Amino acid sequence: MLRAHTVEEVRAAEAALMATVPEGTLMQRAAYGLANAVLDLLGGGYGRRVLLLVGPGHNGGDALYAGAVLARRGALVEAWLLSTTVHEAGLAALRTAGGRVGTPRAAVRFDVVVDGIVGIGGRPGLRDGAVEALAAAAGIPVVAVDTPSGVDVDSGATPGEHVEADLTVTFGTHKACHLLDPAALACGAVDLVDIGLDPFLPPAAIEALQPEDVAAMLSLPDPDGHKYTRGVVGIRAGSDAYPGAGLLSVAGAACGLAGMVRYDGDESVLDLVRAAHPEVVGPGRVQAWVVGSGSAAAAEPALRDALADDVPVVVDADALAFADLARGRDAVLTPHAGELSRMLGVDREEIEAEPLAHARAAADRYDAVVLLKGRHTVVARPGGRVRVTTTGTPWLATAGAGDVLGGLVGALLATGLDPFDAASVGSWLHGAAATLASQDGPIVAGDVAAALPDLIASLTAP
Ligand SMILES: NC(=O)C1=CN([C@@H]2O[C@H](COP(=O)(O)OP(=O)(O)OC[C@H]3O[C@@H](n4cnc5c(N)ncnc54)[C@H](OP(=O)(O)O)[C@@H]3O)[C@@H](O)[C@H]2O)[C@@H](O)CC1
Ligand SMILES: [K+]
Repeated sequence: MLRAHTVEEVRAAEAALMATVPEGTLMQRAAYGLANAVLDLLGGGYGRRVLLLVGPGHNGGDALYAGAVLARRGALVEAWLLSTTVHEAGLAALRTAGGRVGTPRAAVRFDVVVDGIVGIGGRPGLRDGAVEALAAAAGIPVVAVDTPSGVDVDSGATPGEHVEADLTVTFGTHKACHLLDPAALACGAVDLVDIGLDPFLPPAAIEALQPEDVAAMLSLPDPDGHKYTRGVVGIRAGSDAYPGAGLLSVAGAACGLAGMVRYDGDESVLDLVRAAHPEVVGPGRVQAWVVGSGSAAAAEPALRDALADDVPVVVDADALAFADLARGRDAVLTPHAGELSRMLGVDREEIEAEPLAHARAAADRYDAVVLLKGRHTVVARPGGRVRVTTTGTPWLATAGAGDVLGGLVGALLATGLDPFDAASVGSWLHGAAATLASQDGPIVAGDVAAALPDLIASLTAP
């Protein structure tokens, strides 16, 4: 499991660890990890030209010590000091190693820029000197130290100017800004350097599932099981006007994880569903319902009926307008930013600017699990625990992909996963299946569903 901690938690853990090691140890560990990442990026040190942007705190200190390591490896290292005070010992180390201090100037030629302006001690936004220095170094690959300077570390928001990194090298644990958009977009690739913080960190409120976590949560068929013990998922989606929504929800549900899929909707849609998925049966008892996509006016009665069965429910698309009915129930609400905007009465732009805060607010408001769709989907449960999905591909922004996701989450609920696990595992699988399906080019939603069995096989292979 990948975990993200708050600045406060990192500081407390750092203090506890520092009490057990000689002074300066952590900064040296961070600096060596950072220098190695830069060497990997540049394919070596000798003759490479490295620019350090150095702010007033320890983040700048990391950059200076890493610059010293790089200078000893033959790199030509220049530091631009963006504050009247900088980490003096780090600066002395850089000078001793042969690095120099320069001044911001246009048309500079460097192979990489190391952003040591601010890290976890920074406030959002950039100050004048930093903006000018970044403009002078525009077009050069950027490695951010710990966090891209200017982002809001704990919320993942980017309310002001900030660095756009190609690689972010962070220390000890991830922070929210590494996982949550829009800040995660500014991180580029993220490398975690182990500095020994783990034993001192508390459980994290924010997680990102990894393949082994997902594999451990998938329930494989018991040798003596039958289709009913494996779970039955029911689909109440699609209509005469929107049959595709029903078909694609069924396609997601029919990934093979549940023992049976039922379709409960318009006869005309059922005929299409049966033609595409002959194994699907009509209405009856289920262990989980998926309600709402393409249902139009039928969404409200469909949701009431589903809730009356007292089984977990995926509340999707048209049914989200009636999400109050699902308050406090075993439910997964699956809005995109536009739908959540209507549910919370908040502008869509505000939701996109802070998906973490709004997914959490919605989970508390509806007392249910909320899956807020996006490039990095956020799954929040009441009380603040969150899982962020980092699988996926831009190709996944395609019509009907949400229907497949709803069906898939329903199937996982039917196998007995709780709503938080079903939503986060479903979202992870959905993104990974899209990546698998898009290896040869563009995809449509049905391709994502079709890739699920191969993906599940690769995850669960002994
Ligand atoms: N924790 C760990 O485990 C380890 C941490 N390590 C490293 O330490 C880093 C944290 O260092 P830190 O605490 O010195 O804070 P840091 O981010 O350098 O900046 C704070 C200073 O910046 C200023 N400032 C604020 N906002 C600003 C802005 N927008 N633009 C410009 N300036 C701004 C503010 O001053 P003021 O606002 O008063 O002017 C303040 O003085 C961490 O990210 C990691 O790299 C590793 O070495 C080892 C393990
Ligand atoms: K930084």
